[in-house]
Amino acid sequence: MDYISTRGSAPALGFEDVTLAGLASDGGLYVPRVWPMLSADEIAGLAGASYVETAITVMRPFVVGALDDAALRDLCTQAYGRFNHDAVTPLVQLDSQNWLLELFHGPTLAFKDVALQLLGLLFERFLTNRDTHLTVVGATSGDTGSAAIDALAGRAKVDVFMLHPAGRVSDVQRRQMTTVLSPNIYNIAVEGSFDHAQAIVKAMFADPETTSRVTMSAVNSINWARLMAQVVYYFYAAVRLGAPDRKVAFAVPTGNFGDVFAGYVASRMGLPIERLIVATNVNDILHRALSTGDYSCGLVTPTATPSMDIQVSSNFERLLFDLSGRDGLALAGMMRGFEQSKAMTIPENMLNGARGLFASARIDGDDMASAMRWAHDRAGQLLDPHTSVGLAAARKAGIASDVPIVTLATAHPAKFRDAVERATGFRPAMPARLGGLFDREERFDTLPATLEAVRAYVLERSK
Ligand SMILES: Cc1ncc(COP(=O)(O)O)c(C=O)c1O
Ligand SMILES: N[C@@H](CCOP(=O)(O)O)C(=O)O
Repeated sequence: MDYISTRGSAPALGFEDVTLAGLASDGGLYVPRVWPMLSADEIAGLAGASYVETAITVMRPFVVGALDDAALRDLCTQAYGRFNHDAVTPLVQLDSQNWLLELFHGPTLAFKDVALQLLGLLFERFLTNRDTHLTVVGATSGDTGSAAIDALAGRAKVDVFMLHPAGRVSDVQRRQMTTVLSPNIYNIAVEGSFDHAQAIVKAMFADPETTSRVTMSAVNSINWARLMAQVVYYFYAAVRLGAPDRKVAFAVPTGNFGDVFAGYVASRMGLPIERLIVATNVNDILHRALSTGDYSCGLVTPTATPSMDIQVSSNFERLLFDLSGRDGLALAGMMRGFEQSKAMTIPENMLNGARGLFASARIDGDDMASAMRWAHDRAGQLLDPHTSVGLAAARKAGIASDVPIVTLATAHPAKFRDAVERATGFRPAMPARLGGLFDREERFDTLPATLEAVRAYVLERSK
């Protein structure tokens, strides 16, 4: 399998190089040259398979040429052995139609662990025989940061510089990052929003002063390997609910469009999906884009779902690439225009390509809180606010009542205990995994949200 850039001019790479590269050199994102397909029989054959066996079947076509089955099994066994649930990503039923797919049983209690535990091991494996030291620069609205830090702390040949928006992550999220004192981990609070942090990361990939001095890589979902690992749980859940003979809908709380794009990949691979419901908070650029074609940024409004307080969703570019008929050079022109004006109108013919599969909803704070209370009262489940945004969207999507809807439960409620308590009156207990978090020393630096400030900081410290 080789990978091509959404902007059409970076060299095609194999899986190993794509994993280490992160972003393509033309500023685009890597995608497989073709979408591999699983037949209905192969999907049916996943019934009863363990998470690791499912992962091997789903990821095998993407890693051809870089990993054989034995290597993939070894990495997945290690990665998912760190999860606190035998099913890795268990399904929980809420009512006759609604299910939760709990993705938060990993070390940092958010869905990011599913991909980042594997990515940490992939980095280690691919770096073993190379004389390369990676400088990972990442942006987080809270969860990617802690998952990446857990996966990479103490690993040889990698330094991690993680940018989070100062004051805009929950106290638990911040401490999960800043109390890890390994010498290869650097936490930076930038004085701006997540979008500023993400823009700085992308600018560093395009900055010759940086790239001539360090080998950069990415842990954000711009890195293809992140998304690949997330495709697995769509198959795992759908098969348990009757796929391929029965269609399933998924409701996905969305920020950077990574998680829901993984659902799109599952659909391209042959998984029968009724609808992918893109759930946004009031920072609703993706809902506007999918429903009216208006892909224009406003100011970011801080909400009780900080991990979704995003305007510029990196992975939307991957969908636009397919909707454009995979015309990378044309998309490069569109993306350059968007980067300058922060606005784009998606042509109707492109939008039509998305309408059969995607639905979307904008969920405000009241809708989010009432979905959280519904899950608690109806099924005794305490949900985190992001999951509640997904559930609220699931319940208003108008999906036929015989189609199961799986809401992706993207974080443990304890990560957002103030918001959960405000909505339900119940304060989630801190899981043992977070024990002592508030007693540990924190270490981070605060920087202005500029390329110059972050570049100087990174270059001074990277090996
Ligand atoms: C808890 C939680 N839910 C949902 C999202 C949105 O996911 P994505 O950015 O892949 O759309 C994030 C951040 O990525 C998150 O941390
Ligand atoms: N919500 C995310 C934002 C970064 O998303 P990513 O999936 O591209 O890493 C976070 O938790 O940091």
